[in-house]
Amino acid sequence: MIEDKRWEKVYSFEDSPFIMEILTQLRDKNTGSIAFRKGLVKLGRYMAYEITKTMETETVKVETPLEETEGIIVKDRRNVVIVTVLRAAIPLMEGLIKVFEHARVGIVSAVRGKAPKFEIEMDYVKIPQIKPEDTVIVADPMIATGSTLTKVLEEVKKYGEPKRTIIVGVLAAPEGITKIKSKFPDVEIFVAKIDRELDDKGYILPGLGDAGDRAFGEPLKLTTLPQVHYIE
Ligand SMILES: O=P(O)(O)OC[C@H]1O[C@H](OP(=O)(O)OP(=O)(O)O)[C@H](O)[C@@H]1O
Ligand SMILES: O=c1cc[nH]c(=O)[nH]1
Ligand SMILES: [Mg+2]
Repeated sequence: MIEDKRWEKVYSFEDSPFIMEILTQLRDKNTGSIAFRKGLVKLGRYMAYEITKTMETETVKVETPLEETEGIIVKDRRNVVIVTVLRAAIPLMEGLIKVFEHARVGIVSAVRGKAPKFEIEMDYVKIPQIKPEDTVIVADPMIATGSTLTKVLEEVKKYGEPKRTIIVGVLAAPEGITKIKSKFPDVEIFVAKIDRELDDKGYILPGLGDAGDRAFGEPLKLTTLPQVHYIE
């Protein structure tokens, strides 16, 4: 992993060829939703594995069938809260939880409104109590304007003060990272790659498109259908 010198505690995995290959497949417009979801699960798993390298470990004694020796446990792995931001983080969380299998899980919904305000609607929030020994991992594949994660982090703060708060994503735009960092300087950000910029609709360039739609299909907006009248 590489620390990006533009901010503090912001890391990408551009030095990992395998993570970059999975990202390349996610970017490809010809990748369908099955492979897209699988790619997100894989990224969650491999990024989680990389993040364990930054976690506190403890030396333990272990008895092999032949003799006693020393081993380690990754202590912090046992105290993880994963906060999943609907929809697109669902497959990412599935990957993260393969490494952080003890994790307690919070789920929040966040719908981003249109440019230029990008107001966030957050109707559903279920987050467990956060304890001082916890590492909170907020999972959301896309950090675009940063509006969603800023709102999510404001909410998460109400549930307790953890040891560390980490964002795990796939792609980030510099604008989004700067926004989050200006409000939450101590938050650590781990993404596969930091992309160039945002377009005027708030999409990341070159990006991968709409992560939620690519993973799950485009939702139907009922307001665009003709009104149905029921007669009693
Ligand atoms: O940094 P921001 O500008 O706030 O944008 C990022 C958000 O946009 C996407 O969610 P979206 O609102 O499209 O919901 P979805 O996952 O249900 O598609 C993505 O998963 C992030 O949550
Ligand atoms: O590029 C983007 C920006 C926001 N949300 C996405 O899914 N993709
Ligand atoms: Mg979306």
